Amino acid sequence: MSDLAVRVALKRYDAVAEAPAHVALRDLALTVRHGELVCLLGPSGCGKSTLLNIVAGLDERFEGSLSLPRSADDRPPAIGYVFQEPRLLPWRTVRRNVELAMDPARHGAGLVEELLAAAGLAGFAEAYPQRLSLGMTRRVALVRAFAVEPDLLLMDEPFVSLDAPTAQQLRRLLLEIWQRRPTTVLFVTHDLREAIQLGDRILLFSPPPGRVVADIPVAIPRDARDEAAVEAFRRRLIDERPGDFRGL
Ligand SMILES: Nc1ncnc2c1ncn2[C@@H]1O[C@H](COP(=O)(O)OP(=O)(O)OP(=O)(O)O)[C@@H](O)[C@H]1O
Repeated sequence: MSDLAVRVALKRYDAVAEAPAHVALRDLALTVRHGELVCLLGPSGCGKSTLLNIVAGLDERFEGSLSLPRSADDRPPAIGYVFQEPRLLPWRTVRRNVELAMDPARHGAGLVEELLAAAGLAGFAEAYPQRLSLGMTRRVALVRAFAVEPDLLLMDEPFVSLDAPTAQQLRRLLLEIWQRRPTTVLFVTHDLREAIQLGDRILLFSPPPGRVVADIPVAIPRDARDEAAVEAFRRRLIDERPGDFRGL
């Protein structure tokens, strides 16, 4: 398996009608090693979603290069993408939402059952999204992303606007599934505590135009990342880099 490597010399949105042209990313470079969970942390508008769209192949209009993680059997890499909104199709059941991007030739029938059970959704496979709570719809979105057995998982603030306990449950669920089914993850957030709790490393974005200005290993063993340890690490980072984490 290979690493993810992205270099964006320039990503510019053209002027449209009254809106002027805008440089979203400039001189950005990052690498994520196979199996790493890396958090992209930065203020609103610094280009994090723009970068994820480039990595996902949804936006090819940039100057630079992109090298995606390759699978062992050299098929095109499978990418999972979890958006801020769960984006479930209301006319499909939970199971059929999860199966949406799966390849029947590659994915065994047991995978959906295994993932739904891990997410505490075993009894809801035949339910429609309108019956689910907001937290449950986010769990389905997480299951759907892992169901494609992604070589790369992109997550764009997937737990934003949830109450704190639900967001915390979802972070634990993400880590549980990721540890069971390891893959390379790029996780966007503007919450420093969340980045410390989840990341192997934190890549700090500059204000716009976005680029990576710091690469911070989270030097706390995963099984020791309780609230106190996360808070102590957060304080240390803020003390060491006053200014860099303002508003995060
Ligand atoms: N399609 C577009 N056309 C023009 N400008 C855009 C487009 N998409 C994003 N932008 C602009 O590019 C900049 C970066 O946007 P982006 O959504 O990537 O930032 P972000 O860091 O993900 O922000 P947030 O945390 O608020 O989601 C913003 O100023 C935004 O207005």
